[in-house]
Amino acid sequence: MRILIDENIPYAEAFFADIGTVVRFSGRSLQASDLVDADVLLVRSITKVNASLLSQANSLKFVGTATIGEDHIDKAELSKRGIAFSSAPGCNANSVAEFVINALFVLAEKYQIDVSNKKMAIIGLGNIGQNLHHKLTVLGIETLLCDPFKSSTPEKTYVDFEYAIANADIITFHTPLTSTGTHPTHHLLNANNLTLLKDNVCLINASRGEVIDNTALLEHITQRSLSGKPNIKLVLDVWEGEPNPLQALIPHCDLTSAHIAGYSLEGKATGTEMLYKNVCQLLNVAATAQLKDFLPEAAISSITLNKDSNVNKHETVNNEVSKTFTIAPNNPLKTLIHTVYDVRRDDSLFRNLLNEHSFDWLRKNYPIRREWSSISVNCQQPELAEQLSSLGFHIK
Ligand SMILES: NC(=O)C1=CN([C@@H]2O[C@H](COP(=O)(O)OP(=O)(O)OC[C@H]3O[C@@H](n4cnc5c(N)ncnc54)[C@H](O)[C@@H]3O)[C@@H](O)[C@H]2O)C=CC1
Ligand SMILES: O=C(O)C(=O)[C@H](O)COP(=O)(O)O
Repeated sequence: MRILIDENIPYAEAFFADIGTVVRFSGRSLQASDLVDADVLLVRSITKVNASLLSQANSLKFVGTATIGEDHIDKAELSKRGIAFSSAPGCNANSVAEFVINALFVLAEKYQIDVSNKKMAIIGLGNIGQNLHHKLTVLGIETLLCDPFKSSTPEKTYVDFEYAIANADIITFHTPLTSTGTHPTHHLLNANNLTLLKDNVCLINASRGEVIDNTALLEHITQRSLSGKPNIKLVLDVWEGEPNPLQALIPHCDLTSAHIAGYSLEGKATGTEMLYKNVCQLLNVAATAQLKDFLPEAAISSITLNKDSNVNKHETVNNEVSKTFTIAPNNPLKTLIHTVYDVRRDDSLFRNLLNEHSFDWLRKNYPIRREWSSISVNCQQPELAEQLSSLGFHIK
């Protein structure tokens, strides 16, 4: 059994060595001829699996992508050739949701935004959007939910896209990239509707670059600046035309990164495990390997929050009670989250290394990043402990 696996899929040998011979490849240079005699092909988002790539596949039984997005896969072509397919739905949803909260805390601190009285629109309420919605609810942040494929219930109200972007203080995108159907997302945010955004809006894109028309966004930012309006607070993890982002847009961003929102070790490794289980099922072999046996302990695995740390503490400065920010610089939750991982690290790497190296290099050499669940927190305050537990931390 010949198993071709992208070089950036972690733990591939640990999972697949017992099933067959693992052959690694570089995602952008895979050729049709490499697929001769291959039985299984496991890719990431940079490999376009289409008729051309599959043209010499003579024994391929399964194609898997260790990602949530499937826009790089021609599923109709696979089905025509009788090749089974699966993605890894939800594998890195928690990673992306943690990334968004991380970025939000940076913006809140930088601009002293009291997020407790702001509305955050989530565009796309699938695995990521729902996970994020849960975390924001735990944090007490009001949300506007937009997903035309979901219907409102007494507990959950959905709003349309234009309402969401016109009324939200923070907007975050979590849709797939689609260009057909009733609600295509290609250039969902574009020159026609950018004008609806609030003056002080924060915009986050960790879905696909093409969901926002990047040229129109740049033009809009330039126009805003000319008319004396405040800048958009901008977080871009994904870019139109990757791996070649629109360079002129970078200086206008508060936080930049190279499509790594989903790159926690847990997120990537769960993708491998999901594909492993699917391959085992297809081949009718027992799936004996388990991720929990490989995942290392985090570099910092235990932390103590002292008794007097208080999320909503009022500080007295010069006999005046200072303004209370939910995400104040001394907020233990913010400190904790930025101890596990700080999105500003990836912003620095992106700005400093993009020209010297490349977008793909930054992704390939991504430093290990762990999720909140990798840390045990010793917390003496029951209310905060409960909040941390609901966010995914382990409480001692
Ligand atoms: N930056 C990164 O590292 C990562 C990016 N992604 C991207 O995030 C996307 C979302 O991931 P999941 O939540 O797991 O996918 P999902 O398939 O679970 O959810 C997507 C949701 O978007 C909704 N949707 C579709 N068209 C829409 C529209 N026009 N307006 C509003 N909502 C719409 C769908 O109904 C669905 O509920 C992926 O397709 C992928 O492109 C995913 C993982 C990592
Ligand atoms: O899961 C997805 O969808 C993503 O966007 C992945 O996190 C992207 O990772 P790569 O496959 O591009 O390495």
